[in-house]
Amino acid sequence: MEIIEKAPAKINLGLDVLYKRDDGYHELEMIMASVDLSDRLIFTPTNTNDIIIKTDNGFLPVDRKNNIYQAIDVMKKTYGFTQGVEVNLKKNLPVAAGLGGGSSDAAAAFRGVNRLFDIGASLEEMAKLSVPIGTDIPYCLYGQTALVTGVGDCVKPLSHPMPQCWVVLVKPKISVSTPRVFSKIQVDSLSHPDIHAIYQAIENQDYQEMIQHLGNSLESYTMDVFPIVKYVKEKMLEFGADTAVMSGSGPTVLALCKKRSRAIHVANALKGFCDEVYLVRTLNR
Ligand SMILES: C[C@](O)(CO)[C@H](O)COP(=O)(O)OP(=O)(O)OC[C@H]1O[C@@H](n2ccc(N)nc2=O)[C@H](O)[C@@H]1O
Ligand SMILES: Nc1ncnc2c1ncn2[C@@H]1O[C@H](COP(=O)(O)OP(=O)(O)OP(=O)(O)O)[C@@H](O)[C@H]1O
Repeated sequence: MEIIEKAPAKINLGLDVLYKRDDGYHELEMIMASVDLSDRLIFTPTNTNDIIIKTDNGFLPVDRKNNIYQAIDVMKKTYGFTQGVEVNLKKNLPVAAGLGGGSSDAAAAFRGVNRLFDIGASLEEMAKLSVPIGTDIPYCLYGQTALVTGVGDCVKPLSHPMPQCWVVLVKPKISVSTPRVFSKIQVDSLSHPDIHAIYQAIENQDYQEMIQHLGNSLESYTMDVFPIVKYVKEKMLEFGADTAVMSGSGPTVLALCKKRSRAIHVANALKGFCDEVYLVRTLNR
């Protein structure tokens, strides 16, 4: 028996950093959605009690450093199953990109072993277990357009998906360390996108209103350190994107386009500047 789970990329339509907490983490307010670009995970039970990870991406760790390993390990310890599992990961998402690839893989691993061994854990239970592994995992478990608060642990799905559109993802050839970004930002000097306005626009299914308000508090820091990120955003707007914003801590920049022809134009134009360009759809959820 084998089980397949998709692990889609997440995008931050809005990311506001409110303040630094006493535990060193940052209190956030975000609007998150998912797009149709996914890793694929295949889960097979084994006769040993080991967690074995195989992947076509030679740069990823396959030991307990991998988020998939940590997710299965905590499920084993919490729900007391001993059977081993082999996971085959087909990696399609860029790594350390701001698209939550490792988090989405971990969420798929929680869902995968929950189904494979018929554990019956709820999304809420798995979300709680997931936070120490990665703060994007609770959102990825729900996988629906959501208002996400706290450190990423409070997920409130919206009653509507983000309005359907085309999304161009462009990842410059640099890796951005999320811990480093959070340790370097000066919270007092950050910009604050209007998260409530994005929320309302989505609930009203008002695309034009939504695109006025996209924003990311972390964008200015990453752009200062890596000017290519700013350049990519400027080029997207110059080639006709309806709007563009950095995702997560970067470096991927996403452009939204209502018209398919416009999105194709933006994607093709950006291929002249970056190798990693993806033209995808929003997921209707
Ligand atoms: C920037 C986002 O991608 C937005 O969606 C996420 O908040 C980051 O999620 P992630 O990559 O899963 O990051 P994690 O592994 O949870 O956190 C990495 C590091 O970022 C910092 N961090 C993370 C989340 C948060 N709310 N405040 C923080 O200060 C912490 O130093 C943490 O050790
Ligand atoms: N399954 C996995 N897929 C990708 N990276 C993983 C995985 N497990 C562990 N990692 C490690 O996590 C680090 C961050 O990778 P990831 O792709 O999750 O970052 P990201 O897209 O920036 O996430 P975020 O948007 O949450 O900041 C990498 O350095 C990688 O070695």
